[in-house]
Amino acid sequence: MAPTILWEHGWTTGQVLLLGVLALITYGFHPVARWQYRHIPGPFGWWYLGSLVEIVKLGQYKAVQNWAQKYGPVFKLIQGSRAVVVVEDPDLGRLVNLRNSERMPIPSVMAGKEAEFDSSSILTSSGLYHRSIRNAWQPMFFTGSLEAYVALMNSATDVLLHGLDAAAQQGRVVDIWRMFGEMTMHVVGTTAFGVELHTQAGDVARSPEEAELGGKLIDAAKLLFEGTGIFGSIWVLLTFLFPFLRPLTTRLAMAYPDAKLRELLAARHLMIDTVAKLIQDTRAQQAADAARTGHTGMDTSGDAVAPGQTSKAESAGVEDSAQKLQAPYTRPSPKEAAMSPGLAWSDGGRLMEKLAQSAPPTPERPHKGVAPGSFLHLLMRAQKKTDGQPFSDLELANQAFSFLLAGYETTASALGYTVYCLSGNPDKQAKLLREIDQVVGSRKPTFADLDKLPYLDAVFKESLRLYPPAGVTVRVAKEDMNLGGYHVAKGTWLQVAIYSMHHNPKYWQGDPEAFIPERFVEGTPEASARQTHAWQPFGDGPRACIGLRFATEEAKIALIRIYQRFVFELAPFQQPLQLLNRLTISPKHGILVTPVPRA
Ligand code: HEM
Repeated sequence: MAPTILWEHGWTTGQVLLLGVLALITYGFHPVARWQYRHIPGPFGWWYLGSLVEIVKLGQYKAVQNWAQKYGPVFKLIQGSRAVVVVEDPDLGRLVNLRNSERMPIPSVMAGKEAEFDSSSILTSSGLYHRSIRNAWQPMFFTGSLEAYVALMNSATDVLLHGLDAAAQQGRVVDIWRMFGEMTMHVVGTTAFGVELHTQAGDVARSPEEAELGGKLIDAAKLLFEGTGIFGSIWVLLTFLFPFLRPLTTRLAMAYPDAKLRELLAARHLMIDTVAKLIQDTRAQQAADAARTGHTGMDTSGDAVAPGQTSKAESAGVEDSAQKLQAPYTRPSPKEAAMSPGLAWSDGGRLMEKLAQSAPPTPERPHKGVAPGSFLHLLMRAQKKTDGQPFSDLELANQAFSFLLAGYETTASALGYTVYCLSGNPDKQAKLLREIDQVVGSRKPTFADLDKLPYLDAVFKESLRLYPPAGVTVRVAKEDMNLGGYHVAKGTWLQVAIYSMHHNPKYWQGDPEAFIPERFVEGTPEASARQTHAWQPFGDGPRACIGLRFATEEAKIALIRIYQRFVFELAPFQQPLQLLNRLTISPKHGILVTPVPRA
């Protein structure tokens, strides 16, 4: 339109083209973002790339720490075409996290069904819809539920110990981070699906089907962590740097996905298909029960049905509904199916089916589908606040997917970092061993034990301080705010610099790089010097980590059990630990240790 007007006013094609090129060059300097936030200091940012160069070179956690040292507790970055205001101050961080309940979006090129799937995630949704999801999740983290997970967490640790035993006997070096990853996947997978998922390599109880599914789920989760956002597909990077091209790049991305995007989609679909299969089995089972008995304990939406009543399932005539309900996600087009040769997207459903066939019924899980008490079972019975309706299958699939993603790598990394810190600090390790020996001895820990180990609590917190798996929390300003004297407009993208705050000598007495669990032991001088709110590994406010207690319980049980039996020698050349900052901060080359049996 605009160029036509120019032509009408006598401009030549050459002049219009020159104007276009000049506009593109100017746009690359982010004039709007710079002008709007000119009062806030921060790195100038490269042409088009903004602050990305430093983030890619150093990792976001380190780049943000460097900038905080240079510009102070409030500064701005240029990310994509937008400015992001970063705070590195405990009180301002709290203000940002408490006041704002919407997260900054993760760069993505997903469209259509894929975008619809993403929009139902607890991690990325907002407003009332997010609150209804969070409410539905909440009972999984009530004290009674947490107490019930102790048995599973102990049995998952049994398998880990088995693997460590074998390595100790052979004097073998193991990547304990990877082993923790398999263990946490075992725990979150089993909790989410209500099907015991034997994802750990050394598990003698696992069948070939479980080995295959477990291995693929872990590979898929790893790919999702490493490939989501700008570090994944080139299409995502292009959309991020040139947001005005978004309608074009998203379409091209879906039509011509590059290898990274294909991997990412395959990983997503593997997980989605696994969940879809479970839901499908559950619905089919419920429909079969309904046909046999005249009524069920639950209708197809998962609602309880009183004896003698007709369930919604029956009245809707949904006996054959399972196939139809799942069709959008279990039937890839031939093109889609061909996109992912490594991780075929129907593998999840296929492997789940094989698993169901190979596993005999048990009292806890008398037939195929979602087991009572599992996360999926809970959600199938929940209603959304937005419309009072049950969650759709797509929404349910996303919840299980998000549960796996949020709960798998974070906890594995936290555990790995704790072993790393203790191995490098034998005096602190000795103190922990004494506490474990005195309070728990050689038996399996109970839920009640977990509150009686203050030094273990401190060790875990201090490891999370030095190595927080999430380097920043992100928000969108709900209204105009004053941050440390700087005016920030509604809609501004905000970040709280957790890693940097955790390492700032202003907030931590003595050397902030030193591992000193006493900072978290009440009554010690180190603890009294601690700045409240400077420790934020689980975020804060309405979007704080919902799995905090679950993760802490799981980690403490695993730590008690492994330190009852072993100490660990760090393989050489790992200090300082190299980190990789993608979606989370993880150890770049794993954590390599030799387990040494305790005397
Ligand atoms: C040590 C392990 C973990 C760490 C360090 C961690 C850290 C975090 C952080 C920093 C956030 C963002 C908070 C914010 O924006 O204020 C978060 C959100 C979340 N975490 Fe965790 N997490 C861990 C384990 C878990 C586990 C085990 C689960 C589930 C089983 C889980 C589920 C979630 C969910 C669902 C959210 C999004 C909450 C929302 O947006 O309402 N996390 N986590």
